[in-house]
Amino acid sequence: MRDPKQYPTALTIAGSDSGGGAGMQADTKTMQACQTYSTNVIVGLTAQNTLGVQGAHPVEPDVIDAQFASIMADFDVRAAKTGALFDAIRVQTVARAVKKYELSNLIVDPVMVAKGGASLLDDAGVAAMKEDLLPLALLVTPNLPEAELLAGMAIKTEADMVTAGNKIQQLGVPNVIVKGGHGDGPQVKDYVLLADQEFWLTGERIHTSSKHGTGDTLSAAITAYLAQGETLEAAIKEGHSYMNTIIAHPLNIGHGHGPLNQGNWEVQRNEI
Ligand SMILES: Nc1ncnc2c1ncn2[C@@H]1O[C@H](COP(=O)(O)OP(=O)(O)O)[C@@H](O)[C@H]1O
Ligand SMILES: Cc1ncc(COP(=O)(O)OP(=O)(O)O)c(N)n1
Repeated sequence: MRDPKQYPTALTIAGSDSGGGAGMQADTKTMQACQTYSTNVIVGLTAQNTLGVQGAHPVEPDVIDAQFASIMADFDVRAAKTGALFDAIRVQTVARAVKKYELSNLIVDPVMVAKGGASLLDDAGVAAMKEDLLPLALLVTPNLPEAELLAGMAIKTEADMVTAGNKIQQLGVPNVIVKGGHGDGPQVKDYVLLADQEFWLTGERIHTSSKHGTGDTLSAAITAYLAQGETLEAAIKEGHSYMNTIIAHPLNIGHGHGPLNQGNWEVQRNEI
């Protein structure tokens, strides 16, 4: 157990989910559970619950700038992650801030579509992400549909995941995880392509309707461990282990895609 006085600070740059399951709420809960303090730049508000996204309201770029300025004036941000960025203007606003504040430990979770099907990044936003944000990132963590869009190819097999990971790396981001949650079969396999090695992370596929926010949660956990000074490889493996644990202990909340239980995970782990 880390002494809370020793918690490092991380930053999440994301949308708010009023239902509390994904977005900055998932990030903040995850970072706290992984013993890292979370600051937040809110890029947009969603009216959202477990049934879907009822409204999306991006925040003005000057308000995004102001949040960065407040955070960077006070906190020693060791690692950061992005989530829903909505459109090209917000992607570029975030990219400018990443450069200005020299945020080198940056994880991009290229959130495009919520589980219920609502778009959280428009087409121009995808182009801006490829052009302006990915070359600034240390790691990008697409799910299968996001990897298909970023790589410009269909993904049907594990070999396709490898090819897509390599194509995404060529966009200028040195490390890539192609997440396999949207596949099928008894195991979930995530393909990890690092600058100097590649490997697969495998977990039992849990059959549950409580999977809202899984991508946010994985990337936030990796960010938290990076902020603590772990190597990228160790942070990814610890983040994956955290994810495997909490997805096996679902909550029973809402009437649709239910949230994960990011908290109390040491207790959950000991129950496995
Ligand atoms: N049913 C599942 N059982 C176990 N792990 C899962 C399951 N679904 C997703 N995961 C894990 O959760 C993480 C997020 O994966 P994924 O669902 O593909 O991303 P996203 O939420 O961005 O769509 C990955 O590490 C993946 O292996
Ligand atoms: C505000 C907001 N941000 C991100 C998401 C999508 O999060 P993700 O972790 O990809 O989870 P799913 O929605 O796919 O379960 C969101 N819905 N809202």
